[in-house]
Amino acid sequence: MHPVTQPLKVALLGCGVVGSAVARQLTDDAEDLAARVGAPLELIGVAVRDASQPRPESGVTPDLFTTDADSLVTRADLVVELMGGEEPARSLLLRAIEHGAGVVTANKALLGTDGPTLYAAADERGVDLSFEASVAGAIPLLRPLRESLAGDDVQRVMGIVNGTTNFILDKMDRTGAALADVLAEAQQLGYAEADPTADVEGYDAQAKAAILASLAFHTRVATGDVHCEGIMGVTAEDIKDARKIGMVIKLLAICDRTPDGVSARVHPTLVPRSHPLASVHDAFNAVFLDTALAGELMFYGRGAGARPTASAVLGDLVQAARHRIDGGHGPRESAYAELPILPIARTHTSYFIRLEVRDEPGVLARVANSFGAQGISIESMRQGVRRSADGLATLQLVTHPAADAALAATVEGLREVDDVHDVRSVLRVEGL
Ligand SMILES: NC(=O)c1ccc[n+]([C@@H]2O[C@H](COP(=O)([O-])OP(=O)(O)OC[C@H]3O[C@@H](n4cnc5c(N)ncnc54)[C@H](O)[C@@H]3O)[C@@H](O)[C@H]2O)c1
Ligand SMILES: N[C@@H](CCO)C(=O)O
Ligand code: NA
Repeated sequence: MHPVTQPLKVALLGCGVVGSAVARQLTDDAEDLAARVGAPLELIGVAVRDASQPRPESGVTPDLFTTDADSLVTRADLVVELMGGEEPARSLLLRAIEHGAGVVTANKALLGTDGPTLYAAADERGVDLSFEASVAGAIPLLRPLRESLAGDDVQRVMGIVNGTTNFILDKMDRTGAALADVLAEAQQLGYAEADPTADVEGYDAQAKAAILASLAFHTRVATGDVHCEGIMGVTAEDIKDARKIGMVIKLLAICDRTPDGVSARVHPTLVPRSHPLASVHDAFNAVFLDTALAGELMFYGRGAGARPTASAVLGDLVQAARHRIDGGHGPRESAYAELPILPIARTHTSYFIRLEVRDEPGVLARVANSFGAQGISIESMRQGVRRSADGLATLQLVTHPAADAALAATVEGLREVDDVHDVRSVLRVEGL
């Protein structure tokens, strides 16, 4: 065991869901943490908006709450940022780094937009900047990418990185319910925020995809570089159709290293029920990596929630604390590859398309021609029963992989075909 040295001063910024759980664990597990670090971790202050509000769940004594985050960060050896949002989190982290503190954050929104600024500051001061909790919560994923796999070449990262939307889609799949009803339940259960926009519009997963792609491919990928479609357009009919063809719909973050550069996207995706991602239920997360040497790797666990997220934060904090004692620091930014970011138009995937067509001779051929004209090959086709009321029938097609631009042109073309009454749904398919 380490000889125990002087306490290390820890400042906590924010005492909400995650902050409270981190503070609680720092108190409850103080002896073990001290033994693992080689010095006690002394909480010297918790920055909050209202210092008079009691927060019994955090176990923090009232005298430690402060509204003066600016001065708190200048007194700490280690700063843990759990306020969220871009400002003042960004300024406070930069100020902490400038004063020589190692910093830990769970703030994907900030890292996705301004990671390089934080990296540069941490690099200049030679301190830790770690953010395991920012992607897939408790799951150790960023440290494996930054350290364990630093000698390998990652080719693909694909996974479920938003718990709220997985809960919603999973519930829709199991019960046949409409999205609006399940969203209300997710809010009642505390999975979705009162304003669930960042989850359901895919922005939360978009920022996480940017972080994952940057680390996986050693190149800068910002949130705005990631193509993003949320789940609001997914209907109970889509889920039912997917089920009929042995698939399930998941919101996936998919980052690919191709010979031409890097692509990163977030969108609702059909995956076969036999695919391991299909059996990720409730609010769980799961991420697959495909690498040159290791082959396939899978990471699974809780991507959200107070205690799971605190687990990742504390792991980072212990590591940064060890560096304060033993010297050194965690990995710097690795963005040497400087790869081009490919637009979504150049992505290749399979597609599921649902059309409403006139059920008459020759229609199938004309539909197939629209695909053929763009060089897209059809993998399977399924026709529903003709409705006597309007003489229309539903056609469900799955294509072989095709360029996004070619598919978009095909859909345009289909809308011009007289026999095609409506293009009801276009969804990407992975894992075939
Ligand atoms: N909740 C999760 O499951 C989860 C999982 C992974 C990552 N995260 C990330 O962790 C961070 C914190 O999330 P949370 O769920 O605990 O949020 P939260 O809203 O519960 O807590 C944030 C706290 O910070 C406080 N705060 C905000 N601005 C402040 C300021 N200027 N000064 C002082 N206090 C301020 C808020 O009042 C609030 O109490 C976010 O970056 C979030 O994205 C959360
Ligand atoms: N809102 C996020 C929290 C974890 O980042 C989710 O649902 O996964
Ligand atoms: Na994680």
